[in-house]
Amino acid sequence: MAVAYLWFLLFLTHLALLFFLYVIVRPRPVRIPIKNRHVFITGGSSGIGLALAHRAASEGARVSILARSHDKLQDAKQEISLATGVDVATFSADVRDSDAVRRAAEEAGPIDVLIVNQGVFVPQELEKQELDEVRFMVEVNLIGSFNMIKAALPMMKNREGRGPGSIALMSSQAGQVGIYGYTAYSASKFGLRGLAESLQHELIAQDIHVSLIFPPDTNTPGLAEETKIRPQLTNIIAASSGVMKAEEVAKKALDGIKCGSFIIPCNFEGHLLSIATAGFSPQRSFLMAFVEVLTAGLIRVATLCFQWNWYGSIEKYYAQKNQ
Ligand SMILES: NC(=O)C1=CN([C@@H]2O[C@H](COP(=O)(O)OP(=O)(O)OC[C@H]3O[C@@H](n4cnc5c(N)ncnc54)[C@H](OP(=O)(O)O)[C@@H]3O)[C@@H](O)[C@H]2O)C=CC1
Ligand SMILES: CCCCCCCCCCCCCCCC(=O)[C@@H](N)CO
Repeated sequence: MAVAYLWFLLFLTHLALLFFLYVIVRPRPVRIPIKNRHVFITGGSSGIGLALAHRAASEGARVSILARSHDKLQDAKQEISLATGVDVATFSADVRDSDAVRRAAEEAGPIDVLIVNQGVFVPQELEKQELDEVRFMVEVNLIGSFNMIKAALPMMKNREGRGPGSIALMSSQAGQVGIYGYTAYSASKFGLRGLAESLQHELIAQDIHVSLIFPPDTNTPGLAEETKIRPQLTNIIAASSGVMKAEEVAKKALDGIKCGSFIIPCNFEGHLLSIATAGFSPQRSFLMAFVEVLTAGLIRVATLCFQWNWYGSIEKYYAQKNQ
């Protein structure tokens, strides 16, 4: 009898917590439609960006893509047109060139869903990496994202009658946890998180909703290049989260954008990683908030086990190397 009473009390406390979270989670849940809306994707000529452009087009969006290489843009345009019958607008610009990006955004017209996806990655231990390469990653991945958002915002605002808008940033699981060989890359992707958290505060009143996407290794032309030069320890640690197809990541990303999720994980490990690194980020879903609160301690134990395993690999690697 007493045991049954205790269980009931436990159940009630959880119910009360669930209700409390339901009442307080902010920002409020939102739905962001894709059909018949203008989706603008940077880095849309290859890999994850191309898969996103494909998907958005097949869901009935008006799609624009921006990247540097004119030829790759034309190939992407033709590929999407053949597969979906949608005519994608292309813009050739380097995100590091703020004037060029602004001209492209003006020409493209008001954007409903901006997906800032361009990114470069040159893995290397910092000691061996040239500062030029560090700068390259920070400038394309972080400053380039600032340039794109600044260029798109003036025409994204004043949304009356246009429905909610979205700005989604392509981070990486290496933007949630630092990893051997990714000092510069991780720094650029962690930077996006600060940008996104602050930007959501600033834009919520304008009905613009910010998302951060965190894919694991994803099969793309970019990853194929990266694999040629990636340090062995980076390979070992990144393998903790497996490899996804660009189409799978694009589906998760677009589904997350449509329900306005601030954090968008892409695979099972990604869900664990997102709970582990929930920190002070906004959470629109009271159910996810509930999971975060209840599992916080246990998930922390899991992260410490991962670190134990990773430091073990590093120790072993250097012991063998120094033999
Ligand atoms: N593949 C992976 O394993 C993972 C990737 N990511 C992230 O996903 C995003 C896409 O990666 P992925 O699809 O693999 O990359 P790809 O290398 O396959 O494609 C990158 C795209 O970005 C464009 N781009 C690169 N530099 C610039 C620039 N300076 N200005 C404008 N466009 C540029 C490229 O076109 P062009 O070269 O013609 O400019 C291309 O369209 C990146 O942000 C990456 O960090 C995250 C986790 C895992
Ligand atoms: C309880 C917690 C469990 C967590 C599991 C954690 C697994 C972390 C693995 C991180 C992999 C990072 C890959 C980066 C890919 C990338 O961005 C490059 N390919 C460049 O594009």
